Amino acid sequence: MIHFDNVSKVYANQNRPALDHVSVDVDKGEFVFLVGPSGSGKSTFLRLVLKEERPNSGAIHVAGKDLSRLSNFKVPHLRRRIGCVFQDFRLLPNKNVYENVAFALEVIGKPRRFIRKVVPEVIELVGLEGKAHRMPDELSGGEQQRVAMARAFVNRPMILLADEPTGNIDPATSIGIMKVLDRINRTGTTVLMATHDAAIVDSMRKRVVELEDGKIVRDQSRGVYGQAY
Ligand SMILES: Nc1ncnc2c1ncn2[C@@H]1O[C@H](COP(=O)(O)OP(=O)(O)OP(=O)(O)O)[C@@H](O)[C@H]1O
Repeated sequence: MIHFDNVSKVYANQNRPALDHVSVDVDKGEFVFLVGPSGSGKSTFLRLVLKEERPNSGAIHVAGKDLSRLSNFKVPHLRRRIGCVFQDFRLLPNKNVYENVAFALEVIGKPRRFIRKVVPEVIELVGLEGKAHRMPDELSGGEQQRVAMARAFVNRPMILLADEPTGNIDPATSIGIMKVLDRINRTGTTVLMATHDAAIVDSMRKRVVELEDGKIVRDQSRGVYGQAY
């Protein structure tokens, strides 16, 4: 589903590569934690999957597509098939829960009838039934992240990228967030999560890919977080 072959990325004005000859395969339906110290290249990896950045060398395939051959006008189509969740939720503050989730479908032109059917289903999947009419500022951080996950998942993406999704959430609430990510993963969506959250990684026992200075230094199935960063 995600295939990196000897990928290196050096940002302009940087002499050190953000990713240094990275090769990794993530299969359809896998759940992978991306760990490593700050600046080790985790976000760069996620940005390359979305084609927000281009590698300086190496090849990247996402869902069978060679990203170097994907023309610019096809990039939005790729991104539609990849849901994203971030540390800071990024909800639309003037839209309620329902509208935030529905908006993700409206912008890609889905019919109203379809939207009215699937949005409540996904709101229930993330555990927010009964809160569809709340505004983001009437929700806890954990609830806001559930809305963000519903919005990322409502279009049934092949891949869900999560960049520090529990970074702004207390440990008890984070467990609920991870249950939702696990539920999404069980529908067949490949989940790739960059994190510094050792407790979460240790409790889930999923595959762990560890980066250090842009290099993969560990790739372990049913892994743990490893040393403290
Ligand atoms: N847009 C950019 N321009 C220049 N350098 C960048 C840019 N984005 C990241 N970098 C550099 O690339 C390296 C990897 O950064 P990246 O954000 O991928 O790390 P990270 O592992 O996600 O870190 P964190 O855990 O702090 O989010 C760092 O040295 C960083 O300073």
